[in-house]
Amino acid sequence: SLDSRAREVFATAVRAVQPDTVVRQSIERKEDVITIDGHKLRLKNNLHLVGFGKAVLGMAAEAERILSDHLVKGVISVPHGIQESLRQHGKSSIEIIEGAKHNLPDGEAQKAAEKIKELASGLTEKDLLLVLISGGSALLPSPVPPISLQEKLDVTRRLAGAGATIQELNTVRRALSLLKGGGLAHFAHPAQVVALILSDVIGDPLDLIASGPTVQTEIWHEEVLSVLERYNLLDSVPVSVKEVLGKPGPRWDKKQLEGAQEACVINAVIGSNSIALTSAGRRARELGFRPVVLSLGVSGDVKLVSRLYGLLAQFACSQKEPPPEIAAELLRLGPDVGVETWDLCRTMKVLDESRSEGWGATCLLAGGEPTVELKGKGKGGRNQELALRVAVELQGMDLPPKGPVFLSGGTDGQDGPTEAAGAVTDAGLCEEATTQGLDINGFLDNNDSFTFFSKLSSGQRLLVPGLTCTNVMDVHVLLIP
Ligand SMILES: Nc1ncnc2c1ncn2[C@@H]1O[C@H](COP(=O)(O)OP(=O)(O)OP(=O)(O)O)[C@@H](O)[C@H]1O
Ligand SMILES: O=C(O)[C@H](O)CO
Repeated sequence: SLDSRAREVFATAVRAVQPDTVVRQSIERKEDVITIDGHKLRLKNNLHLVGFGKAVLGMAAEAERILSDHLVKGVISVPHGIQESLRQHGKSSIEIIEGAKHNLPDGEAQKAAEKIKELASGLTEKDLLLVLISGGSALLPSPVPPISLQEKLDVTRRLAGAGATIQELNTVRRALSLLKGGGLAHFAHPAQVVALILSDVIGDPLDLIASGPTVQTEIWHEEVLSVLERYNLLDSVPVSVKEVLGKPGPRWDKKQLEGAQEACVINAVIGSNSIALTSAGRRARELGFRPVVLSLGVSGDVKLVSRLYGLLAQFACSQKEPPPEIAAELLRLGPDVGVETWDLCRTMKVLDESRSEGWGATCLLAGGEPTVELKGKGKGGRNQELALRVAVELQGMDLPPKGPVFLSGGTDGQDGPTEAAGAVTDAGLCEEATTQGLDINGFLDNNDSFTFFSKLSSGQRLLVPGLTCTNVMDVHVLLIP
């Protein structure tokens, strides 16, 4: 069925960015020489390892499998409750610290950050520091004194609550941290630093993923203050934060700064949404679809994003030339949902060809991270809410009986605070819900998409891969028969 093929395409996307796979592909070892991103590095029992983020446990296990004979010591900071799975790998030189409950920095994460800083600070020019990153700002808190952890947490939580983007959030985090914005690389100087990065930010910006601990970044205090001002937080931030932001000059002392200038750092993105979608596209082709990637940067409110997919489905499924109003609305919508005009035009051209030249079925793929305006108290996530809203958009459109089918899933396997990664929907969903006495609008108003999908047909439309141990944002699949 289309449903199972959509799930298969999603599973392939997730498989392509499994932490062990991406680490294996990124490290080429010949005896005592490793090649990473084109750089040759010699191992002399001088390898140290640190890491932080959701996927780091699997990345570390694979790095240790490949390099254990040269590995001296390691410390990784990982989310609570995911350690069980590494136990099977046997003896390890890597210390694992679980922290950041609910993705918020806490004492445990701070302890991990302190140990990582200590490990990095003790390295010499003979050493090699492998840094494994998959997001993880919350797992590496190291507030600039005199800011306390609680004060830093308070600022980031209020910013996130006010709707700040990850770019804005991490711009502020960088300025208040000793390890972010290149800090970790500074402390590791004069060692050679190699960071392997699994990207969870649109566009893979090195300085923002996990707030760029290995990317030397100039901190502009005016920029940070303007973010705080934008969210009306400037007057209420703690005195310590004002003090740090009021102080011109670098966050490190002079000696550390000299090192920073010469820091020897290689940053390599080894897994991303783009890699996941490329693999998904290949699988879609095997399953009989013509793949087309719409965009890697879908963002904005799920209401607008669902409209985008509804219009694209309508455009693709028109019997004759689609009315020009559809293309016009799509182009108007583009900037609000992070999709470039060029990408929309390219995609519409492919859909046009599929219809007029009989190319057959199409698999439209996209990635990114839309947002939900939380108003209700229900249980749900942005992927499930998007999938539900797309079904509402498709309702009543003049569509072929079997399709299109839409899937939205978080590649980490967890959509918001729910057990599902997302859901699979189609135009028939609304009737199905009505027959089962479920009022879609009621669930949507209460942000209760998980409860809705759990009740609908015994949860058959939910996408439940379990925790996938990786994270490259969300994947959207629209199958057009
Ligand atoms: N009831 C709900 N309905 C819809 N969305 C929700 C609900 N509760 C939380 N969310 C959304 O879930 C997101 C947080 O969940 P999650 O932990 O999956 O995301 P994240 O940490 O931003 O992403 P990542 O998957 O990159 O770690 C937020 O975008 C929030 O708005
Ligand atoms: O931890 C973070 O900063 C986010 O996941 C982005 O990388």
